[in-house]
Amino acid sequence: ALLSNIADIPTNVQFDFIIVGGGTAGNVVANRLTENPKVQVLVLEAGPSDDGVLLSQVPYFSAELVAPSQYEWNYTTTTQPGLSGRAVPYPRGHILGGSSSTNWLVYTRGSSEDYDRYAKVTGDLGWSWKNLYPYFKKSERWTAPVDNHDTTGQFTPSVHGYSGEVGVSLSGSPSAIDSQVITASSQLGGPFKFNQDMNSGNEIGLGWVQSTIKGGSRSSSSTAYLAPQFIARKNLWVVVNAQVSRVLQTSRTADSVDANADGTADATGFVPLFRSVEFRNSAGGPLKTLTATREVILSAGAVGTPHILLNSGIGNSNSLTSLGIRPIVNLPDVGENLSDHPVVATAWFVNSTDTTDNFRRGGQLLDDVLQQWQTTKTGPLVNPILNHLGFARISGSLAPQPDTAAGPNSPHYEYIVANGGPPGPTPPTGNFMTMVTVLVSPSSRGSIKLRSNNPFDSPVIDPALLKTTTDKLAMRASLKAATNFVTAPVWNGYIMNRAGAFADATTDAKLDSFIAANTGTLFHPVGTARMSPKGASNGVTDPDLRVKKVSGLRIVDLSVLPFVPAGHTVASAYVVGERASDLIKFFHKL
Ligand SMILES: Cc1cc2nc3c(=O)[nH]c(=O)nc-3n(C[C@H](O)[C@H](O)[C@H](O)COP(=O)(O)OP(=O)(O)OC[C@H]3O[C@@H](n4cnc5c(N)ncnc54)[C@H](O)[C@@H]3O)c2cc1C
Repeated sequence: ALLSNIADIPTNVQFDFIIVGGGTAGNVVANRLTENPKVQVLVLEAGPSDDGVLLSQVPYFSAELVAPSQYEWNYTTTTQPGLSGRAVPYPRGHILGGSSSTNWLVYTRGSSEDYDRYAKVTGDLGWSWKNLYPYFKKSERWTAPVDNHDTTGQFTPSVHGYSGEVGVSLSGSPSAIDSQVITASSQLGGPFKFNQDMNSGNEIGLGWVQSTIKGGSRSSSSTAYLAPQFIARKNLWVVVNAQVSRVLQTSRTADSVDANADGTADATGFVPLFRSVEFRNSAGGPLKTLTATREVILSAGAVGTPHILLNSGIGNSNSLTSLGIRPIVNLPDVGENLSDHPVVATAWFVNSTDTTDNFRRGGQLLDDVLQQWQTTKTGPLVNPILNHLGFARISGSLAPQPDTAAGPNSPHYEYIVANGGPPGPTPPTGNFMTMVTVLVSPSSRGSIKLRSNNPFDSPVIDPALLKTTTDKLAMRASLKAATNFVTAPVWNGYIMNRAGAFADATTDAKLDSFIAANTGTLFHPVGTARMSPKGASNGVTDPDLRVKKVSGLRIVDLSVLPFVPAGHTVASAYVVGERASDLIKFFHKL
């Protein structure tokens, strides 16, 4: 059932699992655990339902949801030294489906070496590419694009899953520059050489974007894993508008003793048991407490999960004490090691009127394409905001030393090509081509910290964008290399002058200033509750995602990844959810 009021949570049900956060990974676990009708699951999601939210459904509108609204946590970072002291918006989905309901739809799995590195640093081969590959397929439902165009050569069928939950599709409406982009790729080669399917584990090269789109609409962890046939399950309760403040230590009864706890026992032979959650209606009101009989699963994301842990006294004991919070478990890595992708957009005027800028300016053209989407689910709004992207390595003397990428076949940067101006307000006149550059293997590390001992205060978010000199230099090298794309002969007579502030960025020093003034986040934070080997004193969870030094508490979201994958992160969130579901079923013999 889907409940919109915490007062409606049934009082006569013993929940085996309470999942905190009905986001990308949380809903995967909710779905998989309730496949067994004997298992009772409660999901507590702070945001509202995604039902009927047009900006979430229409693929081309996906970039609009970063604006402050009820569907957003509306966070801002600390002032960023790497961005000339600016504080930048830090979007996170506050809606059922979490960031998979508000994201920009790009589906990339990253490099196989990203996952092999997780296996290496956790000492658990279960996190290797080879062992996760079946889970990528399990979560995916490859779907034909709505225009049913011939997709031969645009993707590799054997790499995909066809009977999973999340719809993944190529774009369903051609973009006017599609053929030039492919020609430019063959004319230039090198970092732009064609890659038929970057989701094979070998992601280097330029290819056609694959997006979490099905039938011309967004496919999210809510529309997929909580689809009507799943939310109808008698053993699944999903509550929206329910904000969790803390997990609480649960008093032990004979049947609650977790004999398999992996932690340090206290004098009584036990580790602290955390199977209770404290929450309230998101708009305010009295606190409620509920206890799970098996586990509490934190799936509140890379910002929300460490925030809840710290509020609960699980974190760096000294810092907690200084804020007036009673420390219960000393895990200094909670909230640390935040790793995210810095992004900068560049644009050129083009000698064309066939770009998305026209309908983006609103008016009749926008009304027309929206009506087309609403009546037939066709037209330009079925597409994400880009049609092509690619990944490449920085070569030669400019390459980061030591290498920040996960391995020799993993990229340092990503470039995105779009037939129109960058996300954000469209200038009143002109037609554009955009290239976005992303540093996908950064060395900078940031943090999530508490602002006060009020659990409903927003956390202090420092993503450390371009903090290190290595990252600043790598971003400059990446931007230069990516924007070489416009030098392909095919663009002669098409691409005109640089647009906006990028027009003045003609020297290295000016490029650096342009980057500092215009870089933001690509919204991919991970690592704030990172996994480490069983028994290791650092890290926050073991490779089975159980929180160290406690029992009853697991983390299933992207905060567990020790490094950010070199790609957009939603596919990784689905795969973490799928693997975690099997780990939990195995642990509890379900
Ligand atoms: C604007 C934006 C654009 C993006 N674009 C892309 C893209 O194009 N492609 C891509 O692959 N990735 C993209 N990402 C990243 C990707 O969507 C995320 O990495 C991924 O969805 C994270 O999954 P998660 O399960 O870790 O967290 P989330 O999906 O964020 O889920 C966390 C959930 O927990 C809830 N929550 C948090 N705190 C509490 C609390 N105290 N109580 C109750 N509930 C709580 C949140 O409301 C949310 O629903 C984007 C992200 C954003 C924000």
